Amino acid sequence: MKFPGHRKIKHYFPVSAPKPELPRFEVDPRRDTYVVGLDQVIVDVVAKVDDTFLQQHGIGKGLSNLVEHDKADRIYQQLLSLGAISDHFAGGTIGNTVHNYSVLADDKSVLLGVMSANITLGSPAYHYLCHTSSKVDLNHLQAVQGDVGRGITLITPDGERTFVIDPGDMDQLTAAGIPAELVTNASALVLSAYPLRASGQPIIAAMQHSLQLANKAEVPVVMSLGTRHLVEELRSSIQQTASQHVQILAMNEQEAEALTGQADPLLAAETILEWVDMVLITAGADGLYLCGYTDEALKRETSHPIKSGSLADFNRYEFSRPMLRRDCRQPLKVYSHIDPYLGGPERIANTNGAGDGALAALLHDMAANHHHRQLQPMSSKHEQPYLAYSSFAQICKYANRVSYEILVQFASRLSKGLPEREDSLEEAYWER
Ligand SMILES: Nc1ncnc2c1ncn2[C@@H]1O[C@H](COP(=O)(O)OP(=O)(O)OP(=O)(O)O)[C@@H](O)[C@H]1O
Ligand SMILES: Nc1nc2c(ncn2[C@@H]2O[C@H](CO)[C@@H](O)[C@H]2O)c(=O)[nH]1
Repeated sequence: MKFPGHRKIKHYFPVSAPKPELPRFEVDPRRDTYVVGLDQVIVDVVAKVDDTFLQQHGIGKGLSNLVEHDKADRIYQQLLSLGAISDHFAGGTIGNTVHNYSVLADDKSVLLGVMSANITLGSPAYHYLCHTSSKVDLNHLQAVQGDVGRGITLITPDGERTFVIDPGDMDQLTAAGIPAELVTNASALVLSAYPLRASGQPIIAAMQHSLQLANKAEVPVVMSLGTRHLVEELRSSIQQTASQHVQILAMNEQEAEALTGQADPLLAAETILEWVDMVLITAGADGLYLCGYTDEALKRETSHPIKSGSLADFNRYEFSRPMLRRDCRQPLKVYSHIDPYLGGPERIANTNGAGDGALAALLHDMAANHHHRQLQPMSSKHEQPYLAYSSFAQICKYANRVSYEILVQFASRLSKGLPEREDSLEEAYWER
């Protein structure tokens, strides 16, 4: 487990203790620190098109359009004949997140989903496996006869991305195949709201089952919302799932507005904190917000400039560490915001997956906390049952930094971790 922050100071985080045995790729739930992701396994097929292509096929721009296999195949064949397909990447919003987590933490994660039983060269399943970190344990994927999902990613000249999702067998994940011990010993269970639109498909029950397992074992559940129209479509079901089963929600500002009716991320966060314990809201060129709870007696005042928006002095206690609301004697809502790292890249290669990257950073910090608590239970860091190792403010910095890394590369998944020590002029970024 790599340490998630404070890169320039010596710390007592036991990261370099020699491993007594040969490393194993398969997660051992009694010994390893890992997060579990449950997702629709999807390969992103990237193609450049113009707007008329979208109109011709009746595809909603900027959305994730779930279509019938025959229609998706017609689109795919047309793109092939036009020579418009540039790449195949492993995708799926949670697949991306656990892959990024494993790259950042240099440690294991588990992906629960489906995989084709018979894989041929060049098939969607083949591309998926080629582009997934070897630290993501794929031993618990369930075999299906058909293909994994295909996410045709249509890029229009304005840089906007539109998905055409051919589900294949991606929704055939069954509850019976969910390995209970893996879920109940995880640092976190992470899933998205996307499977909620697969009504009548086995993945809904698989999702419910894993949520119940995690809730019973008090494993933090993290849910990312996917995309705005999904939230508009499934608002009440998402709200209900969140307040019953989820501790941490992640979304962008449009999804936050669709969920709460509040266009202002701070006001949206204030509402969302009535349902869950922590919320990450990414806001594109406006950076990101991390909001949650701490105990009144444990609050820590920021040394950063105080900010006001729709809430006055909202970041005053952003140096506090996040807690579950129920663990606070006197819960205090804490809000933190950060502008994009270095003001954002000079040239953005791709914004797809920037939010998934930010969430991976938050998961890394949470898993590091879990890991440290196992190794140093008497440490003062664990006098209270904190949700994460770092403060709200520090996690914001880390999440923002990771998003930047995605923005400057073409793919939506990280291909390498962050530098151990930042060499840039902004080296001071990591110092307090
Ligand atoms: N135009 C931009 N300029 C500077 N930084 C940006 C820009 N767009 C995104 N970012 C950075 O990336 C982070 C995440 O971006 P965004 O809010 O677009 O995520 P998202 O819509 O959830 O992405 P996805 O769903 O594709 O993963 C932001 O919090 C910010 O740090
Ligand atoms: N799980 C899931 N991921 C999706 C869906 N639509 C788009 N994505 C993924 O979202 C990612 C970008 O955040 C891409 O890599 C897409 O594969 C969907 O319906 N389900």
